[in-house]
Amino acid sequence: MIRIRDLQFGYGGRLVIDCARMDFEAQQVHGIVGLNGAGKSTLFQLLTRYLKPRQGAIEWEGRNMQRKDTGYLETHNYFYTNLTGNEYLDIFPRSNKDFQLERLNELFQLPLNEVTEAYSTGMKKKLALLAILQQDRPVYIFDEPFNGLDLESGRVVELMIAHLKAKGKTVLVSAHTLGPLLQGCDQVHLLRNGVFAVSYGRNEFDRIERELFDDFNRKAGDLVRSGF
Ligand SMILES: Nc1ncnc2c1ncn2[C@@H]1O[C@H](COP(=O)(O)OP(=O)(O)OP(=O)(O)O)[C@@H](O)[C@H]1O
Repeated sequence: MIRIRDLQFGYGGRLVIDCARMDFEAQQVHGIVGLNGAGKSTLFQLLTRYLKPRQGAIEWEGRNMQRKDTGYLETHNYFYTNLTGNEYLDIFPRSNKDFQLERLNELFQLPLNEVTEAYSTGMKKKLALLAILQQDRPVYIFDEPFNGLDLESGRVVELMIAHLKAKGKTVLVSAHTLGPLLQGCDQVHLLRNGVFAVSYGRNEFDRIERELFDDFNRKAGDLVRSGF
């Protein structure tokens, strides 16, 4: 289990994460949703120890969570533009014994012998994803993995998340559209201004859209009716 207690983080004087208590059950897929700026990426950077909290504890299976516990797909990845895709993958340990690069790349169709400078945004995302998947970690954190991917590749990511769960991994994933999350998650957690507001189990997913968008839909409806 990932256990968060009294976690606070801020930029300057502004508190961005304020999480008194949150548990992410192990071997489950957890979706994190929230508006732009809600704190999803900041939370992930705290979990992966890229950021240091102002206070609080993050534990994995009863001990302090460490960076090596997680495979982390960032929203934006960094590439040395003059490295080929294969050379980029060589930077990372290949500790996942099940990893089958050639078969995965039959689906992703990346030109792995070409320099990454020639890759599109979606191709870079797929390459970064391969680099994460080739590493064996107990926890995988995917920040907006579907952004920039074509429909087929998005489907591959959904399948990979299901496969990681079947292998007993714990997965946290954020997205800007609910579809892929509702498909693959065991629970969806709503982050609002750095605070976990509500968690939904699979049998409550039909409530999410209604509760997330009711107020917004009403305002948007009023606006459309009055013209803009
Ligand atoms: N380096 C930074 N310096 C100052 N403020 C920051 C910095 N990074 C993020 N923030 C602020 O922290 C808050 C949370 O940002 P974060 O990127 O975690 O949100 P998010 O939920 O991932 O948003 P999005 O859905 O747009 O990716 C926002 O108000 C943002 O402006």
